[in-house]
Amino acid sequence: MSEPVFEITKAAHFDAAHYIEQGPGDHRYRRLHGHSFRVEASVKGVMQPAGWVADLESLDVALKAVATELDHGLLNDRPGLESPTLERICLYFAERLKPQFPGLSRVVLSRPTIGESCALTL
Ligand SMILES: Nc1nc2c(c(=O)[nH]1)N=C([C@H](O)[C@H](O)COP(=O)(O)OP(=O)(O)OP(=O)(O)O)CN2
Ligand SMILES: [Zn+2]
Repeated sequence: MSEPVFEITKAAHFDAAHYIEQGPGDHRYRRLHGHSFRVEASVKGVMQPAGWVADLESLDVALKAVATELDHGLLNDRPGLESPTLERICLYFAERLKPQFPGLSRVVLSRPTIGESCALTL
């Protein structure tokens, strides 16, 4: 039997404002507005000698550090988020987590209050 592969996941939350320059000039997307976001990051790998894929606390610290960068801010001001869709926010987190977690396998951005979600598979 090949070595079992696990996938661990940690979630964090943040609130932020944004606008998206899509649709007709008076479209509501273009108006400054805010959302509550939930972000999940998953790391896939085999069990290390410690008995885990990676320490979930280290994933928690790294994930919260990125979420805190965005919390209570204007997403459009962040590099790479000039058009801050869920898809682009997934890429934003993945770019910042991948160096520390080469086994990063999935990032999910959701807006729970309005039932929206986007998953990036790596
Ligand atoms: N594929 C995507 N489509 C849209 C995104 C996105 O990130 N990816 N984002 C938006 C806007 O952010 C929009 O504000 C999302 O909210 P919306 O669907 O408009 O829902 P409301 O906040 O208006 O709440 P309602 O329940 O619809 O009133 C749009 N599309
Ligand atoms: Zn929006």
